[in-house]
Amino acid sequence: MIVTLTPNPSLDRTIELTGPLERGAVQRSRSSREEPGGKGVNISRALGASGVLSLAILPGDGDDPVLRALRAQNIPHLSLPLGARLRSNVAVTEPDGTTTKLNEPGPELSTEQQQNLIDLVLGHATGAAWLVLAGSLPPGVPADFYATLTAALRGRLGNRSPLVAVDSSGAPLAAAIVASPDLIKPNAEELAELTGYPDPAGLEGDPARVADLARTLVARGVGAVLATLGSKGAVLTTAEGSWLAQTPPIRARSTVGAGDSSLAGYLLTHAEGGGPEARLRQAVAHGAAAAGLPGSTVPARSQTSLEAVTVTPLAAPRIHPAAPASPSQ
Ligand SMILES: O=P(O)(O)OC[C@@]1(O)O[C@H](CO)[C@@H](O)[C@@H]1O
Repeated sequence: MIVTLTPNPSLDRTIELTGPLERGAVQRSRSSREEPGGKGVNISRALGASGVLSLAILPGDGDDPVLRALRAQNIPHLSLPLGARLRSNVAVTEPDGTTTKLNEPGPELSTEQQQNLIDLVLGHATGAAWLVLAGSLPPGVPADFYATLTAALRGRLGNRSPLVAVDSSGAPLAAAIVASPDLIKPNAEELAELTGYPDPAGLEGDPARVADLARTLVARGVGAVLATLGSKGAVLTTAEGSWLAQTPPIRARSTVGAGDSSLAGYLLTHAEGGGPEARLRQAVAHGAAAAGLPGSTVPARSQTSLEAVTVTPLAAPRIHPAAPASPSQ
């Protein structure tokens, strides 16, 4: 069983345009769709689509559209009453797959609600293989929420604690590193921000550099780094090595949820005992399949093509021996 926590879920509305997005213009859409979203919710949906048992934990009132949609899709979930409507996030997609996201901040969570959410997670994490802490934190929640929760979980469950994966960005991700999560899933921009690398734009096409940066995080106590690089594939780095996985170019329709689907592919392979290369292969196959689907739609494993993915080990950087001391003059 895999438990996901989404502290800031959303109703994802996707508007598909028939031409390029024009700022300031009135444009007609081809179609639009609404799906329950937020990163952990998407991961649970993707796991469920492949028949993997998962529990999505989130704040939200029973009559909230996000909760209603989760019930309609038969996604096992537990929610904490909030007394406020969850946010709506909008994605605008163009015919070439370019996706523009407009994300609301979400309703504030009081200190009491935060504690109740932590208690809900701690009460349902026993026996889970993974706990996935996913997405941004809503207003009122301190940046170290994921780190606090990880420490509380390990303090309470000791060696019965599930493995912890973090899929977030900015300050919550930076703070989570301190708690040594077992897995993080940054994209190139998030990896650059986390490691202070100055050129995020160039990172997607530079897997060797991605692996170098990821190794610095593994050296700081992170178990594994699954760095997703959009159309350039993904790099997995653990203490044992680094691997790059790539797919042939695909026709992207919407990139919303592609990273979440990648993480779901990784986790389901891990749960089945797959090694690092198999996990990375399924992650990239899942991400590519998700990008080809509209809106926040997530693929089932049967919609992914593992054969199209190539996985190559990346050489570890050569350690240069210290230069011989120059003779004193
Ligand atoms: O604002 P956050 O929490 O960082 O991201 C939220 C979100 O963009 O992430 C998912 C895609 O990964 C969407 O379902 C959702 O709208």
